[in-house]
Amino acid sequence: MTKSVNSRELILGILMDVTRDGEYSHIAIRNVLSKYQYLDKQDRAFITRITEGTIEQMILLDYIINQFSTVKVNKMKPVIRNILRSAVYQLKFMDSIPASAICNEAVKLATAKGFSNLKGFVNGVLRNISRNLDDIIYPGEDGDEILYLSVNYSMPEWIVKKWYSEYGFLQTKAMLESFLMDRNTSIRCNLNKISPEDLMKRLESEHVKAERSEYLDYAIEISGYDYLNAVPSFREGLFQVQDVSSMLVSEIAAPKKDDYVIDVCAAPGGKSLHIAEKLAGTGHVEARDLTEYKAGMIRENIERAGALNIEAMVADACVFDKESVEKADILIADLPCSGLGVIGRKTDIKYKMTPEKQKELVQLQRKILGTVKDYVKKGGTLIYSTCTINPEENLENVKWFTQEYPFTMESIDPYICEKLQSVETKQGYLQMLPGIHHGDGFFIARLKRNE
Ligand SMILES: C[S@@+](CC[C@H](N)C(=O)[O-])C[C@H]1O[C@@H](n2cnc3c(N)ncnc32)[C@H](O)[C@@H]1O
Repeated sequence: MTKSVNSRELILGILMDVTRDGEYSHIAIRNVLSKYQYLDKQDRAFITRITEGTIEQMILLDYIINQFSTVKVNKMKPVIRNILRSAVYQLKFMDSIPASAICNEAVKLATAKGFSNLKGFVNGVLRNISRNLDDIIYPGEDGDEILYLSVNYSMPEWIVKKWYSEYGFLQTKAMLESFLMDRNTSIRCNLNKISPEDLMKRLESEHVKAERSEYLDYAIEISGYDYLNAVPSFREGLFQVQDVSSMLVSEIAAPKKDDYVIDVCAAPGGKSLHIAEKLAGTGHVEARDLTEYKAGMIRENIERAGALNIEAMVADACVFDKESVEKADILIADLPCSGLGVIGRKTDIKYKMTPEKQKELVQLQRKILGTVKDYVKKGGTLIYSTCTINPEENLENVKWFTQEYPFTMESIDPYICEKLQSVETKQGYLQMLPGIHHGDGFFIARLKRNE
């Protein structure tokens, strides 16, 4: 078996794990790469690029295949469907591989997987696509706008429809475009160990490209490195990987010296650790999550950061804890959500989320908020955040919460840069939108418990 056939089999295996078995793509890819550690850097990059790309562009790829196949994609054998998808991805997006090689490898793979009876079919569809790739007519902007956005940006129609009605055509298009763009890694400078200026110099000396964020002076975007673990300043704990939108949560929480903070859904600990850093050794952060496994993740990160004013613990945020009543100066409710703001980094979310799941999440968010609200001291602060751009999970939840309970939204303008300030931030919330703002789609509201 040649090396390339091997890689293509591995790619098919990952696509089957993701599309048939519901595995997350980053986990399926990580499992394969760690199982086959002997693969060289080039093969690893090849496998990652094709699997990630095929999953990201799946709706567009299915549209193309359906133009040329009498059997529609959803009626095909799952193995054949995935062989075709990854081959069409290469034909459309990877000029460096000759079309004939892509077709031949796909036919060989179908045979190796026991479908030699479908060799002719795979070959016929792919050669036809390869010959006519430049003449395919895609849904246009001047026709059905939902179909145009769904196919051209590979986003399920129900999500496009939702955003279209909430944000309009242009903003939806900008968000969809931004999800497909290559993104740099956002990092938070560990201010206890180094200044942002010195970290920039260190990164430069390590040949990592680094750029300061326009929103926060300690947020930096990096690129041009192979593995983070190979970057000495990362190994030394001089920075953490964290999106700038997520950093804004702790910035808006604005902890003061000696504050007691409870983070009810804290794993893996990004925001809790950031707050602990801001407390500069004073106060205390209780970083809670549902399971021992999740608490373990937080503990690992606490150890890496070397923070002392923070502890990880297991607690179900849906179960009332009377010991916590009026204990927190600040309560962080960064709750489980549909995650539609981070599709650019976690592409499978768009296929896994459903309208029904989203409704269930709203109920869970309300249940958690209703349970943990009493942990906030009178006059204390509750920060509600999600990494989604779905109004039901965001502003509508906040409106419901302030109607039900004695909390009031407070302006967040004192805590954010001028660029982010708006009528909404003055009212007490910030909705970060991909393609409009720089960073993940994120929602943050600051609420004060009435005296
Ligand atoms: C959005 S993530 C939190 C991210 C985290 N705040 C950070 O910045 O790293 C939501 C977390 O809520 C946790 N979770 C879900 N249901 C929970 C519950 N009933 N009680 C506590 N934690 C829960 C999940 O395990 C998950 O780690």
